[in-house]
Amino acid sequence: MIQNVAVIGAGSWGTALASVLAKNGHQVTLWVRDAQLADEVNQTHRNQKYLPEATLPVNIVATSSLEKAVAGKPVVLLAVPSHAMRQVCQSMAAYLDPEVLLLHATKGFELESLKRMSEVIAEELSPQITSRLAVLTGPSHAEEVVCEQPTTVVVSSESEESMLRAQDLLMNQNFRVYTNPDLVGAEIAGALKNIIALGAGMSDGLGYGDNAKAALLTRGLAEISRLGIKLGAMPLTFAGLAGVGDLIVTCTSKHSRNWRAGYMLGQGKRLDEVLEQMGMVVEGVRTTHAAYALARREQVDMPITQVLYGILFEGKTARQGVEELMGRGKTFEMSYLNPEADRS
Ligand SMILES: NC(=O)C1=CN([C@@H]2O[C@H](COP(=O)(O)OP(=O)(O)OC[C@H]3O[C@@H](n4cnc5c(N)ncnc54)[C@H](OP(=O)(O)O)[C@@H]3O)[C@@H](O)[C@H]2O)C=CC1
Ligand SMILES: O=C(CO)COP(=O)(O)O
Repeated sequence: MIQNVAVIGAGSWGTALASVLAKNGHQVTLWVRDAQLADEVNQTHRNQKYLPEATLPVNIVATSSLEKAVAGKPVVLLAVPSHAMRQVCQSMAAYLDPEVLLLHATKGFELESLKRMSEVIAEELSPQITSRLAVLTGPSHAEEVVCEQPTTVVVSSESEESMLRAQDLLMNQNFRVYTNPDLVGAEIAGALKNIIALGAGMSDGLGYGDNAKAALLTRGLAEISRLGIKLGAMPLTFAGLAGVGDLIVTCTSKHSRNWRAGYMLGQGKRLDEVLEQMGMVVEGVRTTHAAYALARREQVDMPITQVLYGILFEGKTARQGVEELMGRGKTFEMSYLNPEADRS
């Protein structure tokens, strides 16, 4: 069924998802924070700032008014950075349709509270929203999605009906949408893989090879699964698109901002310089901070995350980080077979 959909956030991901929805025939209102960029999108059907290569469908109409974007819309898709989620939900709460289907596509935690995005959304809107809330995640760089390259993603929700509605809205010949009822796992896997992508970029920036990258992906997956499971995720979610799928794409793609930021750090640039040069969200930096705090709170061993925290926030060099990881004591690979030996 054709729907009126509001997409909140016109960065690269919101713009690409607006394009998928519009190509599926839906009438899309795109909320663009900057009024000048909203005018530009309406006049040129391009988003020069975030996806300069793409021509956008004409059934995307941009507005800088959050009220105009969401009022009366049966479906709202949030694609803002994690640090903006609470504020954006507060600002749009008064205008939302009481029966709205809410999707979010954000990969991160709220740093201050260490909460997942769906928890932040429910706190700001209403606890009942969880029956009409779904997360979209999986291996999907905006630059490829917007030019209709084959892509697979996953939607998760506590409500089967919401999950199936989200799948119907988004799925097409080039954008294959799976469902997975493990909302907690889908959100956590999507957020935590960005930490490992920073590490993979650093490894490449230091000039290390494929062995090092494979080690980071594999041991990274082990530690992010360990934290996710402790926080209530289903283990198998980490073997799926939200887990290993997204880990592969973010650790290996030239499009990944997390990989690129890591690469520059590996080459010796300072974090503030790197973030300034990126000019786009690098969720892995805040997520490293959040995961470091969560790992301490939950007493989960996350050696790669701990080392990355040291590099990002405590002045450790990337090379010192590698030495630290490689110099750790002897341990057992399959810690789930012997939790007592769990030192990763
Ligand atoms: N890009 C991708 O391929 C994918 C991204 N994601 C996730 O989607 C989320 C959004 O990322 P993405 O679109 O890539 O980010 P971008 O860096 O491309 O764009 C960021 C967007 O967020 C807006 N923004 C920044 N700060 C605020 C704020 N305080 N309040 C409201 N809006 C704000 C920016 O507006 P302005 O220009 O006015 O600053 C801009 O529209 C992230 O969690 C990311 O991990 C998930 C899958 C794929
Ligand atoms: O999540 C993503 C791809 O699935 C986007 O990753 P980056 O934010 O690193 O570009």
